[in-house]
This record gives sequence, C-alpha cells and structure tokens, in this order.
Amino acid sequence: MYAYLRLRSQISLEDLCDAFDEYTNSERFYLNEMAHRALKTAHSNASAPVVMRAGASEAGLRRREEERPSVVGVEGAEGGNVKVVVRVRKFIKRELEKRSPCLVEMVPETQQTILHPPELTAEEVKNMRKQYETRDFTFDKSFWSHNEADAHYAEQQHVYESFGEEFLDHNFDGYHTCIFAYGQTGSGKSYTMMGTQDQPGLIPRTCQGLFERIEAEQNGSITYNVHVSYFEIYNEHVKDLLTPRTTPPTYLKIRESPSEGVYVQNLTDEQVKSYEDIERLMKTGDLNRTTASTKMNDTSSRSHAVFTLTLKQIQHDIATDSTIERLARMRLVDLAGSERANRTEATGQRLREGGNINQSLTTLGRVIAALADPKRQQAQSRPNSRQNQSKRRAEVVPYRDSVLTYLLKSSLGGNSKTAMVACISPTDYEETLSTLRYADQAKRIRLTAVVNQDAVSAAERDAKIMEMQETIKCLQLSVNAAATRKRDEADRARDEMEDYQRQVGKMQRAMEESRAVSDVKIRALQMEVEELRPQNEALKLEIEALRRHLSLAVGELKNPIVLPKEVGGEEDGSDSGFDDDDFSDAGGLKFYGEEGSFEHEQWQRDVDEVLKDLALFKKKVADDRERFPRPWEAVQ
Ligand SMILES: Nc1ncnc2c1ncn2[C@@H]1O[C@H](COP(=O)(O)OP(=O)(O)OP(=O)(O)O)[C@@H](O)[C@H]1O
Repeated sequence: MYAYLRLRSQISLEDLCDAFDEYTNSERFYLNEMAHRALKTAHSNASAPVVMRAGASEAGLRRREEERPSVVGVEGAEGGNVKVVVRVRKFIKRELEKRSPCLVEMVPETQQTILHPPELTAEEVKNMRKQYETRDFTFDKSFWSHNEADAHYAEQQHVYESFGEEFLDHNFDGYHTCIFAYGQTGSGKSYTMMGTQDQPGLIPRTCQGLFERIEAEQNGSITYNVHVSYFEIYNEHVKDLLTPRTTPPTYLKIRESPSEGVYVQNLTDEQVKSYEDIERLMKTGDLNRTTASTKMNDTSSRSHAVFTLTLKQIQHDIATDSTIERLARMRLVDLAGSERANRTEATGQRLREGGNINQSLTTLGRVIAALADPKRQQAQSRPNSRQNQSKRRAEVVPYRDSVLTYLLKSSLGGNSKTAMVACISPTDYEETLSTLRYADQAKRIRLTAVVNQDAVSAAERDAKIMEMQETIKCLQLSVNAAATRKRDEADRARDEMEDYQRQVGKMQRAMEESRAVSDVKIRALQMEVEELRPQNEALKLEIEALRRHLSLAVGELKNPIVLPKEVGGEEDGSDSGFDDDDFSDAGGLKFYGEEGSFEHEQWQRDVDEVLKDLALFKKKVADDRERFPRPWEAVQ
C-alpha cells in the first residue's frame, strides 16, 4: 500500500488531494482543465514553431514559412514575376484537312518553345513583306499537348498539377491569384480553362481541389466561406453570367472604391457549399456566355469570361476569443481570341465583336508592356525619389483604356499572384509568334502579393456589426428622405439604395460569419468535454481506490494487529518469540526483539515516511491551490 501510495504520488497530485478530501468535484474539474491546458500549451510550444500564419489550415500551411521565396517589401508580402506557361494544341479538323505541318517544337528539359518557319512556295516568298525565321523562347513551362503518342504529352491533369495546385496553395495562404488564358482564336483557351465534360480544365479542377481540401481540413476550428461570381465582357460591356439573359441585355456598372478596388456593381456573388453547387453555376454561366461559330472556331468565345472564387477562412481561437480571417480571391479568365478580320472573314456583328476583342487585347498588350518596362520597375523599387515620381506620372499604365484591363488592374499590376497560359496553334506562324512575344513580355511583370489576413477580436467583430447597423440606419433615413423629396434626385437615390443594399448584404455576411464562429466555439468546447469524460471517469475510480487504501493504512496504524502467543510453543522446545509481557492491555503496540519478531525500527521508519509524504502532499496541495486559484477566489 505504501509503495502504491508513493507511486501514485508521482502520477497524480490531484488524486491524492481528493483522497484527503481537500477539493470538491467542481474544483477538481477546474484543476484538471487547467492542467490539461497547461499540458497542451507546453506540448504545442515544444513541437510546433510559431509561424505568422498560425491560423492556416494544413493545406494553407503546406509550404511552411521557411520554404517560401524571398519576402519583398512589407511584412507578409511576396514578390515574384508573372508566371508564364505555353501550351500547343493538337491539329483540329480544318488543319488536318489542309495537311498543315506542325511548326512548333518543345524541349521538355529546358522548357523551350521553338517556332519554325513554314515551307513557302516561290510565289509566297516573292510576296512576303518580312522574313520568316526560327524563333526560340523559354517560359516557366511548355506544355506539349499536340501528339498524344508522345511521352511528354501534357493532359489537362498535368496542366492543373503543374501550377493550378500551386495557385490553390497560394489561396489557402491568403494571396489573391489570377490565371488568364491568352491566344489567337481557336488556339485552345476555353479547352484549357473550362475543358469538356470528359476532360475538365483548370476552372473545374481548381473548384474541385478547393472543396477536396476544405473537406479534408474540417477540424472544427476553421470556418470556410466560398463565393462564386461569373461575368463576361462583351463589346466593352459587363454582363452577369449567373442571371438569366434579358432583352435588352442588362449591363453592369464598374466602380472603384478605396477598400474594394475596382469592382462590378450588383454582380451576383453566390455562396457555394460544395463542388456540385459550383458545377451548377458554371453550367448556367457557360450557357449564358456569348459564343458564335466563326471560320476559325465552331464555338468561338466572343467575350472575355471572368470566373471568380472568393475563399474566406475564419479561424477562431477559444483561448483569446479572437478570430483570424483570411481572404483570397482567385480569378480565372478565359480571354476572347485575338483574330485577324481577313482570316476569320467576319462581317457585320462578328466583325464588330472582333474589333472590340482586338481593341481590348491591344490595350492589355500596352498595359503588359508598361508594367514590364524595366524603367518603371526601377522607379517602383525607389518610390520616393522626386525624379521617379515625375517619370512615373508620364508613364501611366493605361488600365482605364478598356473594361478588361480596368477590371484586371489589381491582378496585373498589384496585389496578386498571376499566371498567363499562352495557347498556341501548331500551324500558324504569324499568330503564334505574336502570342509568344506577348507572353515573353508578360513574364517580365513583377508583382507584390500580400497575405490578406486580419485578426479580429470578438469585441471588434461586435463593434463592426454595430457600426454597420448604424450606417444602415443612416442610409435608411437618407433613402426615406430622398423618397419624400419626390424623386427629383432619382439618380442619387438609386445609388444610395444600391449602397444600402450592399451594406445590408455585407452585414448579413458578417452576421453569418459571427454565427459560424459561435458554432466553432461550441463544437470545440463539446470536443473538449468529450475528450475529458473518460479521464474523469478513470480519475474517479482511482480516487475511490486511494481513499480505501488510505483508510486502511490509517486503521492499521491506529489499531495494529497483535499476534497471540502460540499454544504449546514452549513444550516442543521451539521459541515463537512471544512473551506474555509483549501484549499491551490498552491496545498499544509492543514489538519483539531482533530474531523472529516484527521489526520495530523498520515499522517506525515506514510510518515516519508515510507521515512525511502526507506533509509533502499537503504542501503540494497548498501550492497547487495557489497556482490554480478557484475562479471565485481569483475574482476576489
Ligand atoms: N489541348 C487540346 N487537346 C485537344 N483538343 C483541343 C486542345 N486545345 C484545343 N482543342 C480543341 O480545339 C478547338 C478550339 O479550342 P477552344 O475553343 O478552346 O479555342 P479558343 O482559344 O477558346 O477559341 P476562341 O478564342 O475562338 O474562343 C476545340 O475544338 C477544342 O476542343
């Protein structure tokens, strides 16, 4: 029993405290929880280095801090160039019929893309205005999707694995991203971005990957919020692809605000809970998209399509009752194809569409050229020099010259990680050369992406909701006032109404998030209670056993068992070691001599040690109560 007591004293101090009836059940639970937390903290401190992105999911933390490329500028910002990949497609029917040769070669080891001149007839050479020659380019990746029999054939899956997954990593890390496909009409942009039912492209794979990760990371402490919007830019107008078409068509306005940057007003931004939800929206959007048959492509996209996923991760920390929010926007853009009117033989509406497409792609080219300009980049790295300031004023990037570039402003020259997929046809020397030059320039654009992360305490969140409620009240009042002024300021009222609706939407979202945080808290507490339940049961059993052992020990000390003298022990000459005098009338203990008797000193020492240990436990109990004061004592 004694050895058992000693052993237990090393395992659980609280158990012994209970044995002495020092603590009540609730105090024990409290102490237990404190110990549990202290252990958890000690464990996590020892095993996990503290990183800035403490709130990230596993997926988000896949690439840890030390693996990240160099950080430029502000804290949490990452500098890098636009990633440029090139993909050559297989022959299409028209090219097979014409028996056109493949002019493109790719070297997988070096990621080179080589463009060979076509074989020309003597007549063609005579009429040529410029010389065709072999051109060589190197990009981040060259995808050979021309010949399925080739060992290096790049399927849709390869394209996604090569950089789509990496971009999803960036989103979970809290960076905005943008992937856009560029190329002449019929070069494979829609195939790469959206793909087909059997061969899904980057957009469906990214959406699927996103939800697979969210489902795999459901650990109860992070809430994920995903929204989808899908619009097209057709003839310099923005159309929502998630709302039914109307006649006349409804065009949306573009606005710019200091907090949100450039955005499309009243665009549908639907919350999705699963990949199936997104699939439904993608189908709706694709059906609404403006396509037409041209000479170059049976289903040519006549508009630029922008598919946007917004991922919000909210992690709640129970200990501090604060939340860490990360917001990432992924833009997946399928540009309309550049085309030459004489090649497409377009007339009427198709010709006008082609003109607008070319106009916006030319502006995109000018924006890329301005951003890729090394002088501008130098000026950016030394923003305060007076010379640079005046120089920069002269070299304004022409974002506003087209709707496309204005809306892609932040993805092209701001806070984003951006990739361009240059799609090329295997047979068209001039168009392919123009695409490769465009891509070559884009790879020089330098961007600085920032982690979009906010730490919000519960009080701040509540204050934000209160503030929004106040704003809504004010807006409501001014809307009402405007209404009573008999619509003479109809335009302003409409704007205010829109503003009001946006604010209401925002507040609803904030409240939904707040509710989600509360759910997380409840889930976490329930999990902790469930975790502690078996431990508590085990502790109760141990306490009961200890109590019994202790009362036995005390009983033994108070009433020692005294053995009677053996009858006839002397007759047979054997000495039992007992004398009549050895018995104590008062139940006191008398111990026998050295041989064949209880060893008195040994007992005495044992008893002393038990008493010493008891004194030590009492002291530890007192220490413990000091370290973990009971809540009501702490309040006093
Ligand atoms: N990698 C590929 N593998 C197989 N088929 C492809 C590939 N890329 C493109 N195609 C086929 O080529 C044709 C043209 O492709 P797609 O419609 O994607 O071109 P696009 O660049 O989007 O054209 P536009 O600018 O006119 O919309 C389609 O029939 C498509 O299925």
